[in-house]
Amino acid sequence: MASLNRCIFLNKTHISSSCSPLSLKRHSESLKLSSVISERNDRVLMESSLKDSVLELDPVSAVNDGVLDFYGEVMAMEDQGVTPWTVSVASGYNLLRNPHHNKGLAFTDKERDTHYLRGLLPPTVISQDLQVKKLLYRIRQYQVPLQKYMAMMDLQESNEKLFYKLLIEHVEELLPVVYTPTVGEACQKYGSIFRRPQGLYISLREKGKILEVLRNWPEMGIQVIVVTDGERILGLGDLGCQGMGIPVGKLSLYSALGGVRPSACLPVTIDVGTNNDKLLNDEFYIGLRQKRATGQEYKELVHEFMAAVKQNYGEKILIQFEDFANHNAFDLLEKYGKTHLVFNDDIQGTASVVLAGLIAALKLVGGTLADHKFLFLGAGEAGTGIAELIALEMFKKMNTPLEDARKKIWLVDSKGLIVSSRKESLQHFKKPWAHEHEPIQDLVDAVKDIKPTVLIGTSGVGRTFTKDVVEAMAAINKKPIILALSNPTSQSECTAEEAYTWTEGRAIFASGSPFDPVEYNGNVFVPGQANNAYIFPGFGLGLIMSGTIRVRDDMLLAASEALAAQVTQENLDKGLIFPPFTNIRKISANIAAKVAAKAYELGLAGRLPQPKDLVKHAESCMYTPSYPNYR
Ligand SMILES: NC(=O)C1=CN([C@@H]2O[C@H](COP(=O)(O)OP(=O)(O)OC[C@H]3O[C@@H](n4cnc5c(N)ncnc54)[C@H](OP(=O)(O)O)[C@@H]3O)[C@@H](O)[C@H]2O)C=CC1
Ligand SMILES: CC(=O)C(=O)O
Ligand SMILES: [Mg+2]
Repeated sequence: MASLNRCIFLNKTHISSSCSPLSLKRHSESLKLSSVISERNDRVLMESSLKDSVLELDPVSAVNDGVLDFYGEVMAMEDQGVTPWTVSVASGYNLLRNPHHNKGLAFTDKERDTHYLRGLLPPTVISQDLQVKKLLYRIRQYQVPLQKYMAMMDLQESNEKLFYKLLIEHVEELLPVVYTPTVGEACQKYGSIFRRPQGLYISLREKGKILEVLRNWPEMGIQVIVVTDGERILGLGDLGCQGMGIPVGKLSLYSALGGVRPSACLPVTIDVGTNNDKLLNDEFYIGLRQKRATGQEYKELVHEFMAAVKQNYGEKILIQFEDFANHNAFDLLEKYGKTHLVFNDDIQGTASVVLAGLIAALKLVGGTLADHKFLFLGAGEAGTGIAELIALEMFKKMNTPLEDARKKIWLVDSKGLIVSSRKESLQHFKKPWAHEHEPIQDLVDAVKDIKPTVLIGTSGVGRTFTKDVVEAMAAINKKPIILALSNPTSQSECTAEEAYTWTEGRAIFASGSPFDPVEYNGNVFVPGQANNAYIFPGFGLGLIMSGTIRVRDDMLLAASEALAAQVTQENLDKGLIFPPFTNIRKISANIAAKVAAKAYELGLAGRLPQPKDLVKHAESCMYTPSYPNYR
């Protein structure tokens, strides 16, 4: 009976266990009883439960011809309460199912002996490199992008280190799988492909208890939260609670591209309902079935969340707002920028990446930023965010007065060119761009009239850079810069092929979602990807490693310059204004270093003293997904 005391059991009222000698041996060393499987609670239990852990065992209950109902599988009914007691021991079967520690077939013979894995794995032992090769082979077998996405998510949930090694080593191939465009389709179908929660869901039902909800998350050392309310998911509109795919995807890039530890990342979706009737009528929809809460109700929930985050994780927690609709995004950034370390990826990250591309492009087209004229289709978060940062760069670097700098930038929204006669009715973030001009309805007329050197699509509407528009750009410019930033691919303002063909191969083109190289007139054109994924991982790393408590525009400018500096002559010769993603960890380290340096310069960094070599320091902070050896 003494040894039986160390055996597992589920519910004293109901289930008991018998223990094999093997399980007795295994569990006798480190068994703890726990009501949850989380590591945090493991730690809490380590401290508190030893004294409680030896609970009295019920007599072994034999049901149905002597079959032992160990997990309540036979006897538990829907109307019977069963406490989900579980054992959390990172060995044996549990070790194989723990994504943070699992190594699959890479467990060595010694590890298999020490950690009770004998027989749980087939005899072969393979390297992590071979596992990567095998996984890549398997993923390539899938023809449907969503299947690839699901295979990657399964891997992330079964073997985290292998997931990251695969993603890092094959980033160009797998970024479109875990990120745009496939993540867009995943969000649209999130309800039907949902298997396990990958982040925290904070809905109106959690009002008043958000702090408790945060404490349900198994990790304590959170450093970055990416949060969405699902209202503007890429260019796909309101996907409600199913927007969760976006924070999950963005945070996997934080780890893969920026080296922030996965356990320090927390994806959050705030669910205040959705105005998407298709989802509300979808039986597989996973969110609240109600129209979106707005006004005070919305604000209060978000405010409770922001306060709880700071209370739980402290002043240095980075909160990245992602894919909020613009009627909330600007206000949230303005409000919480004063009290929290917040960053809006769509407004600020996008601005920083596009500015970097433009700085690099100047080497191809000549002149300074102030010598160019910019026209945007789309005057929301991305459009006005980019516009503002371009103007700021002109002001800071060329001493162009901000008002004059803004006059070089024109925006078109769904009602046409933004001009002063519309000023009264414009949303506040559009007002600085309401210049004196006759109203113009169509983009093509705006191109012909304004004569921009740079055309930027941030409308969220696909195929809006028509042949006429692109040809008009080509008629005005020797090398027209055309950036079709809207995601996913279906919403891109034009395709790479269209951009190159309609400009007779003269366009400098980049898009938000990737396009394959294009052959035109015997030449191969490699389109670049203008996506905030170049910026936010390194930007976030820079904030974290310097212990910064507020984001400043100067940090965004520093990130742009760091990214632009990574564009080589070889890249430019191919018409690329962004470096390839293959070097992204090096790029992120450089961005992080420049952002951190700016934070130190501005006196906003909390980690003192400042490291001498910030690039090396950034690299040394970065998560690497190699397997450790288990003693
Ligand atoms: N590549 C990247 O890194 C990023 C890409 N994006 C993409 O940019 C797109 C827009 O995002 P965001 O700025 O946040 O969205 P917003 O909703 O804030 O802005 C969209 C803007 O486009 C305008 N618009 C909509 N339809 C048309 C149309 N038919 N003609 C002209 N203008 C139109 C809207 O006009 P109105 O104001 O009149 O409604 C609005 O000004 C999305 O597809 C998103 O995926 C966003 C962030 C980063
Ligand atoms: C890339 C991104 O953040 C977006 O499309 O919203
Ligand atoms: Mg976004």
